[in-house]
Amino acid sequence: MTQETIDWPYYQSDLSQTGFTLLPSFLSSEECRELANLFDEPNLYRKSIVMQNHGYGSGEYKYFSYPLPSVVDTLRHELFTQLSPIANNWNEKLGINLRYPTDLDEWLSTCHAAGQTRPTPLILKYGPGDWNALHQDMYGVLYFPFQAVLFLSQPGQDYTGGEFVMLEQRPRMQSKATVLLPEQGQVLLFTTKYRPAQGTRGYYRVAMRHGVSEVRTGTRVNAGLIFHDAA
Ligand SMILES: O=C(O)CCC(=O)C(=O)O
Ligand SMILES: [Fe+2]
Repeated sequence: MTQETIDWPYYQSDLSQTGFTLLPSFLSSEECRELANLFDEPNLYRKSIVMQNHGYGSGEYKYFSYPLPSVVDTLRHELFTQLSPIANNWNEKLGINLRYPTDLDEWLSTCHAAGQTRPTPLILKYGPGDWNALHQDMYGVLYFPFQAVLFLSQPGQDYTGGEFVMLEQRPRMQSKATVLLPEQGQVLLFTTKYRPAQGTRGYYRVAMRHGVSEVRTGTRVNAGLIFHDAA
C-alpha cells in the first residue's frame, strides 16, 4: 500500500468542493483479495447483518471487532489525518462548533467517553440480486463528516451492476444522483451526512445519502471505513 504518491492537496480540494473524491488505485489486487477473503473468517467480527432482514436492501455485512485487521486500522488512521482539516473547515462553514483533532485515537477517545465505543469499520458482500438502500451511516450523536469505501472487486470481471450511488438532497429542489463504478483497489472518500454548498447568503446544508445498485452477476465485496464509533 503506497499512499505517498497521492496528491493530497488535489483530492482534499476536490472532496471539499463536491462532497466526494475517488483516490487512484493504491491497494494492490493481492491486498484487495486478502481483505475480501477476511469476509469468511469467523472470529474477526462483532456483528453480522443480513440486510433483507432489516429492510436495508439485500446482501450481508459484518462489523469488525477491535483490534481491527492492521490494513484497515492503518488506513483508518492515515485517512483521518488527511480528512480532519476539511472536516473542521466544513464545520466552520456550517456554524458547527465541534473541531476534530488530527489524530484518530484522540477523536475515538471522545467517542468512547460519550458511550460510542463499538467499532464501525465493516465488510460487505453482494451476490446477484443484492443491493444496498440509500442511507447515512450515523451511530450516535457524535459523527465525522467523511467516510471511505475500499473497492475490493473488479467491475466487469468479478461482477456486473453494483454501481455505487450517491444522492444529494438539495433543500427545496430535486435531488442529484452520482453513479460510480470504481476499479478494484480504488478508495472513495465521501460525505457521511451533509456538505456545505455556497448560497447567495452564506453556506447551506446539502444532505447526502449513499447506496449500491443491484448486482446483476458475480460477487462484489467492499470494505467501509467509518471514523466515528457506535453507541
Ligand atoms: O458496498 C458499498 O460500496 C457501500 C458500502 C457502504 O455503504 C459503507 O461502507 O458505508
Ligand atoms: Fe454505508
